[in-house]
Parts: sequence; C-alpha cells; structure tokens
Amino acid sequence: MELNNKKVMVVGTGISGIGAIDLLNKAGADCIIYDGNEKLSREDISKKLKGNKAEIIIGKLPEDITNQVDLLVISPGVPVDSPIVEQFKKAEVPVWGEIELAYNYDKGRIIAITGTNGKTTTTALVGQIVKAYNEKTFVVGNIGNSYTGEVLNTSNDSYTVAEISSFQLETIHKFHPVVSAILNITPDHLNRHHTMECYSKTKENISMNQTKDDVCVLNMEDEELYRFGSECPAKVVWFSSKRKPEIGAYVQGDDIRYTDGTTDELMLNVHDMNLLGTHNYENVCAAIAMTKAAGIPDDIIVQQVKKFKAVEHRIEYVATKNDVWYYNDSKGTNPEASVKAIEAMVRPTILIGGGYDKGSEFDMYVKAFKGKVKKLVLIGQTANKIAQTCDKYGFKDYVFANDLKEVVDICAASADKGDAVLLSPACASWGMFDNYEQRGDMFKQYVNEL
Ligand SMILES: CC(=O)N[C@H]1[C@@H](OP(=O)(O)OP(=O)(O)OC[C@H]2O[C@@H](n3ccc(=O)[nH]c3=O)[C@H](O)[C@@H]2O)O[C@H](CO)[C@@H](O)[C@@H]1O[C@H](C)C(=O)N[C@@H](C)C(=O)O
Ligand SMILES: Nc1ncnc2c1ncn2[C@@H]1O[C@H](COP(=O)(O)OP(=O)(O)OP(=O)(O)O)[C@@H](O)[C@H]1O
Ligand SMILES: N[C@H](CCC(=O)O)C(=O)O
Repeated sequence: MELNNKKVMVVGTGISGIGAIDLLNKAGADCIIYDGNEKLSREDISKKLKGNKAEIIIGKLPEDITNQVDLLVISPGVPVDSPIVEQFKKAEVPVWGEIELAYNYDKGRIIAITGTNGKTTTTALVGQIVKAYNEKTFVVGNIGNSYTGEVLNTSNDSYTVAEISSFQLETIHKFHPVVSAILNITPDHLNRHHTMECYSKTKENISMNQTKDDVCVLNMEDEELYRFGSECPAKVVWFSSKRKPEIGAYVQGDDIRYTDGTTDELMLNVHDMNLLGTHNYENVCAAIAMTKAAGIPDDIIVQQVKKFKAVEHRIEYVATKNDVWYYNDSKGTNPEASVKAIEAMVRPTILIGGGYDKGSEFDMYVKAFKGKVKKLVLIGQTANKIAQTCDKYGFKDYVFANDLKEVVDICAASADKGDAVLLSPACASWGMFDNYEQRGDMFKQYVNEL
C-alpha cells in the first residue's frame, strides 16, 4: 500500500509505536498516535516522537475516528480482539501490525525466527553470523529493536534478521521471509491467544507467504512442528537434539552435525562453544540450519558459533556470596523455560518463582524440582497458584515474599554453603516490574549488595 498522504493511526507509544511514526513520517503519511493509558502525558509522548509529526490522542477516542483513518497500525501489545481494533475492523479499515508496516519497505532478504523459547538467543546468534558475512545486517523485532526504526536502512544486498513473537504474527499479511524458523511451541501467552490451537496456528503463520523456493527450519522433536512439516508451504529443513533428520542440523553425542541428504558433515563439538544445556544446542542447530539455508559459508558459521556468549538474563551467573552461587534467569518467563534453567543447575537450589499470570499451569515446573530444589520463594500474582501446585505434588518447602529485596534476603538467610540461588520465575514480570530486564537488574543489584 502506498502511504504517502494517507491518514494512519498508530496504537501504542512504546518502541513499536514510536518506530512506526518515524517510518510513516518519512513515508509522507499524515499520522495520529494513540495510547489507551490515560496516565501518560502528552509532553512525554511528544518528547519520544523526537520532532516527528503526529496528532497525539490519549485515553478515549473520538466517536467518528474510524471515518478519518485509512490504515490502523497496532503495536504487538495490543490484542487483535480488543474493542478498539474490532471497531476499526468493523469499519473495514485495514489493520496492520508494526512488522507488516516495516515489511512494506524492506528491500533486502529477511530471515525470521519465532518459537516459544530461545528466540532471542537464536536471533542474536543468527544476527552475529550473518553480520560477519555481510555488514549490512539488521537485527530487529521482539529482541527489542523496532523493525520500523531500521527498515529504511535496508538495500537490495542487506539482510534483516527478525525475532518475531506470536503477538506480532497475528497482524502480518504479506510478510515473507526467505528463511524462517519455528523453534518450539509450548503453552505460553494463553491469556492472549486463548487456546493452544490458536497459539500454534499464529506461530505457524511465519511461513504462510513462503513458497518451496524458501526454507522453513523446524524442530523435529516438537510434536506439533513435526506434524506441521508436512503442510508447511516452504521447503522444510529440520533440527534435532536427538536424531539425524533427512535434511538438517542435529546433535550426535557431543557433536553438532549437518546433513543435506547426501553429505553429512561435522560442524563443531559442543565443548567448543560458550552455551550450556541441550536447549542451547537446539538453538545452535536451528541457527546453523538457517544460516546454511541463507548461503553463509561453513567457516563463518562455525567461527561465530564458537565466539557467541549467552545473552543477559538467561541463566546468567551473577556472583558467589558466602559460598552460595547466584544465577539470574529472569527471562525464564514461562514454565518450559524455567524447567530448562532448573535442569542446568548442578547444586542444591533455592528457586525464586512467581509473577504475572498468563494462564500457565505449573505442574511441569514443580515436577522439575526432583530433589534439586530445596526451597521455593514465591512472589507476585501467581504465588498462590504455584503454592497450590506444590501442595498437589507434596513439595512443602515454599514461602511467600512481598518484594524482590525480601526474596533475596530470605534466600541468603536460608542457603547453605555450596547451594545455588536461581531466579527463574516461570512467569512474566509485569505487575511488579516494567519488564524482565528490570526484574533481573534489581535481582543482580540486591545480590551484589549482600
Ligand atoms: C508486549 C510486547 O510484545 N512488546 C514488544 C513491543 O514493545 P512496545 O514497547 O512497542 O510495547 P507494546 O506493549 O506493544 O506497546 C506499549 C504501548 O501500547 C499501549 N497499549 C497497549 C495495549 C493496548 O491495548 N492499548 C495500548 O494503548 C500501552 O499503553 C503502551 O504505551 O515491540 C518491541 C519491538 O518489536 C518488542 O521488543 C517488545 O517485546 C517484549 C520484549 C515482549 O515482552 N514480548 C513478548 C511477546 C515476549 O517476548 O514474550
Ligand atoms: N530452545 C529452547 N527451548 C526451551 N527453552 C529455552 C530454549 N532456549 C532458551 N530457553 C529458555 O528460555 C529462556 C529465554 O530464552 P530466550 O530469551 O532466548 O527466548 P525467547 O523466545 O526470546 O523468550 P521470549 O519469547 O519470552 O522473549 C532462557 O532463559 C532459557 O531458560
Ligand atoms: N517475554 C515476555 C516478557 C515479560 C516480561 O518482560 O516480564 C513474556 O513472556 O511474557
């Protein structure tokens, strides 16, 4: 769609909304920026716009707004079934997400990654590999860098490596990566997507505009993705931590290998890299499959995988205080992610859990304690729900705390020499913190102050 002189309303004044207005200004559109949060001030939004022009509306929208607007662009945090979006859909105003808006202007090749867990790690790794091959590489999306803010820098010979969340995939229409990946699909964000079927379908949308000339990298050990392989419109390349696929990257013993169906080659040994845990071997396999599909030479891929270091807030070592090892896995924002972090611990562990309620069940979280977790300190909206799950499985050693400072004090007082303390809450941070980064940073600060 040509947007010059079109009236476009952007919903949300976060990273995506501000990036979208910047792009729309450059594209010559006449903009409105709207935010439903009445506590926001016009001045603050104006400052964030950094000279870009947009009519600012906060709180309630004028009744006739749908008649004035040619296109609605929504931020990922805005549910597609929210009354405002429904109002525009009813008036037949097209609704795009910020990703679709950016895609409209991307001149280069796109590599896009989704999945419940491992997206940021894999995107950062793929970004690093592709950048080592071609400087003109832009790493964007759910990783925290708005796609709209970068897309005008793309060119015919550039690469965009995009982390795409399920929220963002709800509002794509023509978005077409040459290489896509779905890392895994396990329950998360069910308060937004309502059912697992809906959540899986949304993730699978990453390949909906791909053809057999494109590649979609899928996890062979994920039941839903294994099924999806036969109906995926792109050529499927697999990855597996357990067995050799027909075509794809896989773990065999301590080796990561790749087969193209005829030749089988050793890529590297897991001890040659800085990432720990089988889940990270899967992320590496996915990154290898994607970058090989994008035509990056093996020597560059292997060199960059060996160099790559874990991203902050993901099983991050913080400090050892009084012979107690502290780890920050604030990014453990759903039960599956936190199970991986618990499995990676090699000491008796005091675990910190609980946070914003996304509708998750915590059975697998509590089952993963398996004699390793000696105490659980609970905070946030889900504290009672997790405690009830502990009762169900006979795990008695849990306590409640009011804030993170109290949590760290309880952990320090309860830990024996040689123990680990792990913040891996299995929940989002919202409600108590702005985001998981703030939660992780505060945890690190309190630990360092012990
Ligand atoms: C919730 C979410 O998906 N956030 C992603 C988004 O960040 P952004 O700052 O634009 O946040 P947003 O929540 O979409 O928009 C926030 C603004 O929208 C307003 N808002 C929100 C909902 C609504 O119904 N109405 C409304 O007006 C809020 O008042 C706020 O002012 O775009 C960024 C750039 O692409 C992403 O990095 C960021 O992912 C974060 C890290 C995230 O938590 N993602 C989830 C999906 C995840 O990883 O699991
Ligand atoms: N492949 C994987 N499978 C399962 N769990 C994983 C995998 N990779 C990482 N994790 C776990 O998930 C946590 C988050 O990792 P990462 O940030 O890379 O994922 P993400 O998909 O970007 O998360 P989110 O969608 O919440 O932004 C890590 O701390 C780790 O415990
Ligand atoms: N990845 C978001 C992050 C939440 C947060 O920042 O705490 C989630 O899982 O819900």
